[in-house]
Amino acid sequence: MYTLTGVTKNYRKRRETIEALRGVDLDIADGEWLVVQGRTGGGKSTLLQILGGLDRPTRGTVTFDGRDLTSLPESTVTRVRAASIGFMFQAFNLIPTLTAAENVEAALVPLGVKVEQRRAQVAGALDSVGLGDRARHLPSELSGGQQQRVGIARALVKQPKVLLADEPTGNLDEDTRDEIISLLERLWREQHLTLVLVTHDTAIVERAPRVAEIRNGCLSIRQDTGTQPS
Ligand SMILES: Nc1ncnc2c1ncn2[C@@H]1O[C@H](COP(=O)(O)OP(=O)(O)OP(=O)(O)O)[C@@H](O)[C@H]1O
Repeated sequence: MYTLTGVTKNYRKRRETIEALRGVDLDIADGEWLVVQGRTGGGKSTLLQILGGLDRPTRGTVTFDGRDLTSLPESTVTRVRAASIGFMFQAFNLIPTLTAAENVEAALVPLGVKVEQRRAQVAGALDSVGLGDRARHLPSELSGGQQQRVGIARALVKQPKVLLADEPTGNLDEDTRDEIISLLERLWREQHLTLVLVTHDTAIVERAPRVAEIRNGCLSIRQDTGTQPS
């Protein structure tokens, strides 16, 4: 799925250069569940942005499904991202004026999916996260856990190959957090997703088959049980 070779990312801030990633080498297999952890400022979000094609490394290559994202034109990367990569965020990032169904549907619009098929896919995605009866609710009419379920449905409605999640349980209480992790684990198995999850949450780290740690921009694998979805 992914091969990262010598990925370095520098940010310029006035005269200073911040080395957010320093020569990261990493393979992520199809259907793998990888957790990335590490102290604040270590480079986790930068890595996720590069995996998602939202940013480009200063040096190094990022191969996704055999294509080098670092050398493709921006318009092609945008197409790859829209079709194959789903994102989840700590703050849910739902559009407050749209209903749950409309928020999920928004992920299909750039793909040119016809209205009727869109509606059917949205209904299926909301059902799969247990929110079939909340389709017409606005985000403000949903609990935090329900909003994150909408976030999952929005990320997965287009049936992406990979789901990239940045602290997806960071805004949730303990019980809700466990529900969301179990839901993600079920969808990962059922949909043969590749899941890359940035988190400080020890409950997620304990359940993940493979755990990487980033310190000062350097990545190392801390745990690898070799478990794949059954
Ligand atoms: N756009 C930017 N411009 C300048 N520096 C940046 C930018 N984005 C990130 N950085 C710096 O790069 C380093 C890595 O940041 P990153 O957000 O990847 O860390 P993180 O591990 O995700 O941190 P956190 O756990 O706090 O979210 C930090 O030192 C940060 O200040």
